Amino acid sequence: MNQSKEQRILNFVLQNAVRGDPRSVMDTIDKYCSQKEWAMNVGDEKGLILDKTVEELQPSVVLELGTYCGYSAVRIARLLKAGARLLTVEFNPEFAAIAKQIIEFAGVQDKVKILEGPSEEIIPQLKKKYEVDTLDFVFLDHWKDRYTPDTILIQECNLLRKGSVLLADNIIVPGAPEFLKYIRNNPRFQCTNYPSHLEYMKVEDAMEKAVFLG
Ligand SMILES: O=C(NCCc1nnc(-c2ccc3[nH]cnc3c2)[nH]1)c1cc(-c2ccc(F)cc2)cc(O)c1O
Ligand SMILES: [Mg+2]
Repeated sequence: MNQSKEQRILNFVLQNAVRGDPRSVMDTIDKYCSQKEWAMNVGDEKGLILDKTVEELQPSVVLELGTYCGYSAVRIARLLKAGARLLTVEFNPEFAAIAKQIIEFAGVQDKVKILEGPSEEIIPQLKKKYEVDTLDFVFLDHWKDRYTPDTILIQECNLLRKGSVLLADNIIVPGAPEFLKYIRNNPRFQCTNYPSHLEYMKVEDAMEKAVFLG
């Protein structure tokens, strides 16, 4: 059975990155995806915006929606302080299996928990099953038509507190126009747009940051 692209990315990491070194894992994935096969990792340019948001916030509890191969999970986890944790939601079991191996190879597995399943099922379980009180930071990078319903669901489940930050990828490509309308017209959020480029391409993209005002 021929390999998936995600399997080829994993193999390239296992053969070329340095075990226990998150930076080398990120650089190796970026090298493969810019030179060999494009893949939907947040990448290094938008990754820098993600880094700055995490460093500024110093979050204790992070939710990521859309693990994919685990590139952004490694990116986020490497910056988390001792005791802080990242819960990342992945719908596709093949992606989750690849991400688990990449997260472990990078050595950040103690900070990361992969939750397999649809976000609409997992978000309502965060308080009771995953012992979350409130989320300090949410990175939205899953199906773009899920950004709005899941942001509403997160609020309904009382998972945000004053100052919680949402950061959404792919505001331009593939685009999340409904989310943009929702979040920018919602008085409970203070929004900032970060123009950038689609990972590994000269195509314009952007990220949107939204601070919950309580
Ligand atoms: O679809 C994307 N990302 C989503 C993956 C995912 N990984 N996991 C999920 C999940 C996880 C829990 C869920 N619960 C319910 N749906 C769920 C979906 N979704 C995506 C696509 C592109 C892209 C750009 C230009 C193109 F020409 C083609 C593609 C770029 C990006 O940066 C992306 O992030
Ligand atoms: Mg993305």
